[in-house]
Amino acid sequence: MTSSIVTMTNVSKHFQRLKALNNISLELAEGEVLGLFGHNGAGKTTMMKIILGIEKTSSGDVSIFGRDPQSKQAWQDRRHIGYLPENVSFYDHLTGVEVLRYFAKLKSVPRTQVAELLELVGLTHAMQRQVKTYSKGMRQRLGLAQAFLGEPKLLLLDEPTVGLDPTATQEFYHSVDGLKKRGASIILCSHVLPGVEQHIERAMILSGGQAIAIGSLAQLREQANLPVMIQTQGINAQLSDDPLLATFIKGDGCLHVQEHEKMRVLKQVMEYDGLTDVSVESASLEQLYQYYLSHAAVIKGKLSASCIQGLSNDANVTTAARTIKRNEGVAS
Ligand SMILES: Nc1ncnc2c1ncn2[C@@H]1O[C@H](COP(=O)(O)OP(=O)(O)OP(=O)(O)O)[C@@H](O)[C@H]1O
Repeated sequence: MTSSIVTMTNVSKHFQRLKALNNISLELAEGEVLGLFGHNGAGKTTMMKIILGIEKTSSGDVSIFGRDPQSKQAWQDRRHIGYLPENVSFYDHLTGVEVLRYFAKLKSVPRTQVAELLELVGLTHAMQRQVKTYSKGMRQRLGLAQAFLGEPKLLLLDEPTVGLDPTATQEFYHSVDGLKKRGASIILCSHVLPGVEQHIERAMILSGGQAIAIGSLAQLREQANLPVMIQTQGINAQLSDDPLLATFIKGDGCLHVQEHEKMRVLKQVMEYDGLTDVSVESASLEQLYQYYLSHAAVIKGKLSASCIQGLSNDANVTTAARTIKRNEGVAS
């Protein structure tokens, strides 16, 4: 059985009258990567700070490695935690290698790791240069090296790919996969959704401090009931004459099919000799994110009734509405 590295139970955080987090519950298992998504001000950084013990909860319980992160004993656990803050800043007059040595000392990590990590993030060539001469991407890479120090068991990464070029982004995810394989638990918070989904086990979507969705992408897809898109090549002219397939054609020329009808439709498509290619695409993380956010807004009455009528599938709206209402019921 996998043990929980992070446990949050009905956690709320208020800043005066502002509810930054409202009844958040989470169990993060060993070796699990959670994607934490949400609009600006949704509460993502606050949640990370609570896990780190930087912020106190207003109510609810938090336990990291089985301990309250605010407790005196929690300092011992901090060397097992890596944190990349959203806005990474360093002592600018120090060189890259000096910065990492400094953090290595703070974390009681052997100095030998410093060179390895600088190599990993592609900064070996610039390690003797003062950080004030670094580009934004180089600072971000140094921030990642700092977060990876000491082979952390828990990594909290706030917007880790901001400022990274495509190659560095790919290398970053490669490192994340490597740490995960070695058992690290990771919370990865990002506004850049494309490319994230194959690296996370579960996603939590925050809106206005509430968790409006949590689950694996398969679970979120099932719950949202968004259509699968089937695109065919070579038989497009025949699709509209087919009594079954014609009912699924939408304006983009693709077949929009609910998951449970996918196989029936695919079998029918395969009957055509002229078929030269077929692609099947499930809802992306970005589409799921948009779906849950817009439905949360519907429930909160931020969208007009006419907007609700304009949504393609009333059954979906109802399902999501029930789900979100249920979540809010737990939260209230
Ligand atoms: N120390 C603080 N004092 C007062 N309000 C705060 C404080 N920290 C955060 N907040 C408020 O709490 C809410 C959540 O902020 P948080 O930084 O957690 O959002 P976020 O999801 O990380 O946003 P972003 O994507 O913009 O970084 C915001 O309304 C923010 O203004």
